[in-house]
Amino acid sequence: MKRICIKIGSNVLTKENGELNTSRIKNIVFQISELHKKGFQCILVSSGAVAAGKSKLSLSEKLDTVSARQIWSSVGQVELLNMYSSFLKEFKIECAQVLVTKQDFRTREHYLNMKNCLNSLLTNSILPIVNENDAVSVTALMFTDNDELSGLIASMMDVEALYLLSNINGIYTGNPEDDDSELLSTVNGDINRLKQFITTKKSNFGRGGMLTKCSIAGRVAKSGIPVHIANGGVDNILLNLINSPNEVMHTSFTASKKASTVKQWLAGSDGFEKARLIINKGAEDALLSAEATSLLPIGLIEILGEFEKGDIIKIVGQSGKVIGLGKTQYNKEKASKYIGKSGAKPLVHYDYLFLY
Ligand SMILES: Nc1ncnc2c1ncn2[C@@H]1O[C@H](COP(=O)(O)OP(=O)(O)O)[C@@H](O)[C@H]1O
Ligand SMILES: N[C@@H](CCC(=O)OP(=O)(O)O)C(=O)O
Repeated sequence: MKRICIKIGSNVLTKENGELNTSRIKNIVFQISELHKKGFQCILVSSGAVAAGKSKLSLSEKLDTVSARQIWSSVGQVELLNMYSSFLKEFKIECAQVLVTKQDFRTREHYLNMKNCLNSLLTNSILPIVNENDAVSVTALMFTDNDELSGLIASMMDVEALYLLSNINGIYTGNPEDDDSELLSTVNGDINRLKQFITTKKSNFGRGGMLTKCSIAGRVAKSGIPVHIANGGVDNILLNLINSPNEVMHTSFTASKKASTVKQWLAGSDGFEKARLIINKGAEDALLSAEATSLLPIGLIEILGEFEKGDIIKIVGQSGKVIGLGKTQYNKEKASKYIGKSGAKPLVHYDYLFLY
C-alpha cells in the first residue's frame, strides 16, 4: 500500500481575502479520491484554519494576538473541515480531524497513540486531516509551521513521500519574481547551499517561510523519505507529480538510505532533547565518517543539562555545529565520570543516533 503525506499551505487553500478557495479545495479532494482509487493511503496536513477564521470574524484590535489567533483558528477549523468533509462525501470518502501539538511528539506514549490513531484511520480508508491545535498551541509550544508538523507525521508514519504544496513552484535560485531566477528541480544532500537563494519573504498567511520548508525537507529526505515542493495552486498537481514527475515544475529532495523507525523518530525529536553534549573534533569526525560509529564518553568535552538513561540528547561539535540527536544508554551522573576517559561503553549507540 503506497502511503503519502500531503501538506497544503494556507495560501493554496485561501483566496487573497483569506476566504476558503472552494474550487481549489474541490480539486484537492478530487486528486485524493483519484489516489484512493489507485490504492494510495493519504495523510493530509492542512493549514488554512486561521486564514478562514480571519475572513469570517473581525475582532477588536484591542484583543491580544494569541487570543485572536485562538478564536480565528478554532472558528476557521470548523469551516475548513466542513468544506473538506462535504466535498469528500461526493466521492464516498470519510475524513477525520486530528489536531495535535508539538508536545504530542515529546512523550513516547502520545506519539504512539497518535501513530495508532492515524494507522487505524488509514486502514479503514478514512482520510486523516491533521492540523496544529492552535487553540492550545501558543508561543513556545508551537510548531514553526505545518511544514514541521508534516515532516514529523511523514517520519512517524514512514510514508513513501512527503508533498509540500505551497503557492510557489519550488525553490528558485533567487527571488522567484526575478526573470533570471531558475527553479531548482533537485536538491541532493546538503541544503546549506540553498540558504543563499532563500529570502525571508513569505506568502500572505505563511508562517514558516521557505527556509523552514527547506530545512524540514532536508531533514526528512536525510531520514530516507523523498520530499517534493510544488505549487498547490495548479490543478491536479499531485496526480501529475505522481504520474509524470518529469513534466511538472517542482523541487525534489532526494532521499538518503531509509533510516530505521527509531532513527526516523529521533529525526523528528529536534527540540525535545533534555541536554546538549559538546564533543571534540575527533569524535565529530568519527561520527560523521562513513563508519557506523557510536558516541563514547572519551569524545565528550562538556554536558549541558541533565538527562536520565533513555533520554534524547543533542550532539554539538566544538564549533557549535549540530551533529545530530541520540538516545542515551546511561544517565548524566555516570557519563560525567567518564568525560574524556576511555573504558566506558557507548553513551549513544549508533542504532540510537540520527546524524544531520
Ligand atoms: N528562493 C526561493 N524560492 C521559492 N520561494 C521562496 C524563495 N525565497 C523565499 N520564498 C518565499 O517562500 C514562500 C513559501 O513559503 P511559505 O510562505 O511558508 O509558504 P506556505 O504557506 O505554503 O508554507 C513563497 O511564497 C516565496 O515568497
Ligand atoms: N494551524 C495553522 C497553520 C499555519 C501554517 O503552518 O501555515 P502555512 O505556513 O501556510 O502552512 C492554520 O491552520 O492556520
